[in-house]
Amino acid sequence: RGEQRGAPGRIAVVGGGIGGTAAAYFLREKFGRGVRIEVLEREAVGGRLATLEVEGEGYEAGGSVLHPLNLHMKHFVKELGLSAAPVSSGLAGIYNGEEFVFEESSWYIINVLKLLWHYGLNPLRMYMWVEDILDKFMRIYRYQTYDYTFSSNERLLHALGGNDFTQMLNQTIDEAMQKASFSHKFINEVVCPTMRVNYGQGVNINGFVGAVSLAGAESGLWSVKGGNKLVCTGLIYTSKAEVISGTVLSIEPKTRPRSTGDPVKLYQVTYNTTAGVTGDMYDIVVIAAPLNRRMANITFKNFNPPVPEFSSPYHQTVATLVHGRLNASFFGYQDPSAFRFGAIFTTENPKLFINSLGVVSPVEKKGEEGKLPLQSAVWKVFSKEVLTKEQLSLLFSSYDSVKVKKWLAYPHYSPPEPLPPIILHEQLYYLNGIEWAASAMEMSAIAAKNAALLAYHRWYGNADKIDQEDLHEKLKTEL
Ligand SMILES: Cc1cc2nc3c(=O)[nH]c(=O)nc-3n(C[C@H](O)[C@H](O)[C@H](O)COP(=O)(O)OP(=O)(O)OC[C@H]3O[C@@H](n4cnc5c(N)ncnc54)[C@H](O)[C@@H]3O)c2cc1C
Ligand SMILES: CC(C)=CCC/C(C)=C/CC/C(C)=C/CSC[C@H](N)C(=O)O
Repeated sequence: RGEQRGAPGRIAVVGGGIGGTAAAYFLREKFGRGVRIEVLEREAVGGRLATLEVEGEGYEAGGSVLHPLNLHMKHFVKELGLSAAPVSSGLAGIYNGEEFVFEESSWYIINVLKLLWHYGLNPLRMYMWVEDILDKFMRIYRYQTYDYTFSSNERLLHALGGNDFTQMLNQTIDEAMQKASFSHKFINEVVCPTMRVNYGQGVNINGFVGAVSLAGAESGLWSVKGGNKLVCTGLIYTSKAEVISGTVLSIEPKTRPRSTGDPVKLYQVTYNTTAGVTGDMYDIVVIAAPLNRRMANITFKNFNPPVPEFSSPYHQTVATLVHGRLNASFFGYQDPSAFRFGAIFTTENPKLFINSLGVVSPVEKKGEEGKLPLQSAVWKVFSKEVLTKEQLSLLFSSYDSVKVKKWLAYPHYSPPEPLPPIILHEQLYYLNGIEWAASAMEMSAIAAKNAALLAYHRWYGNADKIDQEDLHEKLKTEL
C-alpha cells in the first residue's frame, strides 16, 4: 500500500478562490512538506470572495455570510488567527412590488404573533425541516475527520442523507416544500424572497440548494473581520503554496519514460502570463474554478476518453453598493420616519428590477451597531441586471457613491440536476461540480477536503477510504 509509491513531486491547483486555497491547505496536510503546490490564479486570490471600497471602507461584494455550523470555515478562521464577527441585519420587510406583505417588528413577541397570524406553524415547521437536513449534512465532518472520501458528488450526498438527499436535486424547492405540506402563501412570501436574495432565482431552484439557502437565513450568521477573502490569502500562506499569476489555457496528459521502470504519467498545464504562454508538468491537478466556456475556459487536450464539455450556465447577479438615503415613498411609505427597514426582500414580480436590498457594515467594523436606515447608509442591492441611473433615482432620494460588481455568481439552477464528476482523469480532479448541488463557501471547502483526500488515497491506493457504504452506521461505534 502507501509505502510502495513515492510521494508526488508537484501539484497544480487551478483557481485561488476559497475552493482552490482550501485545496492547497488540505493537500499540504495530506501530502506533507515535500510536495510543491502551485496555485494558478488569473485574477485576485479570493475569487468570488471580494470587497468593494466605498468612501474608504471595504464591503463584501461577493460571498458574504457564513452559517454557525460551517465548520471548515470556522476552523480556518481560528487556525489563521482571524476573527469572526456577527452579521447583523436591520428590520426586514417583504415587498411584493406594491406593498409590504410582511413587516418585522423590533419586539420579539410581536414578531412571533405576526408570523403565527400570517403563516400559522409554517415557520416553525420550516425551521425543523431545515434542521433535519442540516443534521444529516453535518455527517460530512465526521467522515472527513476519519479520512473518508467520495469519488462523485452524488456518492458524497448519498452518504450524508441517502436517497432523500439525492432526490432533492431532482425537484424544485417549491415541489419539495409543497410535498411537505407547506402553504403556497408561505412559499411565495417567505421561501421565494429567501431564494431571491441568496441565489437571485426563485423557487424553481433545486431542493438541496433551497434548503442551504434557508439555512442561510437562520440566526447566528457571521463573516470574517477584515473580509472573507482573508481566509484565502491566509490559506495560501499557511499551506506554503506558491501563487502563479496566469490564466490556464489547456491541460494535457503526458507520459515520460523512466530508466528505472514504469513510465511516469504527468499533466502538462499550459498557462498565459504577462511574460507570454508557458507551461509546467504536474503529477496531480486540481481544478477549483467553474468549468465552462464563459468561465475557466480550459481546453482538455488528448484525453482518452475525452473530458466532457461543461456547458451549464452560471446565473448573473449584480451587487451594487450605494451610499445614500433610501426613497421610502418608492416602497409606498409617504411618511419616511415610519420606514424602519434595514433589509428588504422581494417576492416574484416581473415588474421588480431588484431582488433585495439591505444596509451593510464595512468589513472592518462588522458587528458594530448599524445606522438607522433612513440616515445616509451603505446599501447593498442585488439585481439581475446593472441598475440604470433612473432605477437608482427611484430607489434612493439622494446618493453620493455607487459601486457595481457584476458576477457570474452561482449556477443557474434547473432541476433535475446531474452533478459534474469529481474525477476527470486518473489524477485530475474537479471541485466546482458541487456547486450544482449548492454554491456556498463551505461547500467549496468541503469539496476541497474531499478532493485532497481522494487524490491522496488514489495516489497511494487506499481503496478502503473511498466510497465506503453505510459510513454513518460504521462510524457510530468509533469514539
Ligand atoms: C454575490 C455573491 C454572493 C454570495 N454570497 C454568499 C454567502 O453569503 N455565503 C456563502 O457561503 N456563499 C456565497 N456566495 C457563493 C460563494 O461566494 C462561492 O460559492 C464561493 O466563493 C466559490 O468559491 P470557489 O473557490 O469555488 O470559486 P471562485 O471563487 O470562483 O474561484 C475560482 C478562481 O479561479 C480563477 N480562475 C478561473 N478560471 C481560471 C483559469 N483558466 N486560470 C486561472 N485561474 C482561473 C478565478 O479568477 C477565481 O479566482 C456568493 C456568491 C456571490 C457571487
Ligand atoms: C452550506 C451550509 C450548510 C450552509 C450555508 C448557508 C449559507 C450561508 C447560505 C448563503 C448562500 C448565499 C449564496 C448567499 C448569498 S447572499 C448573502 C447575503 N444575504 C448578502 O446580502 O450578501
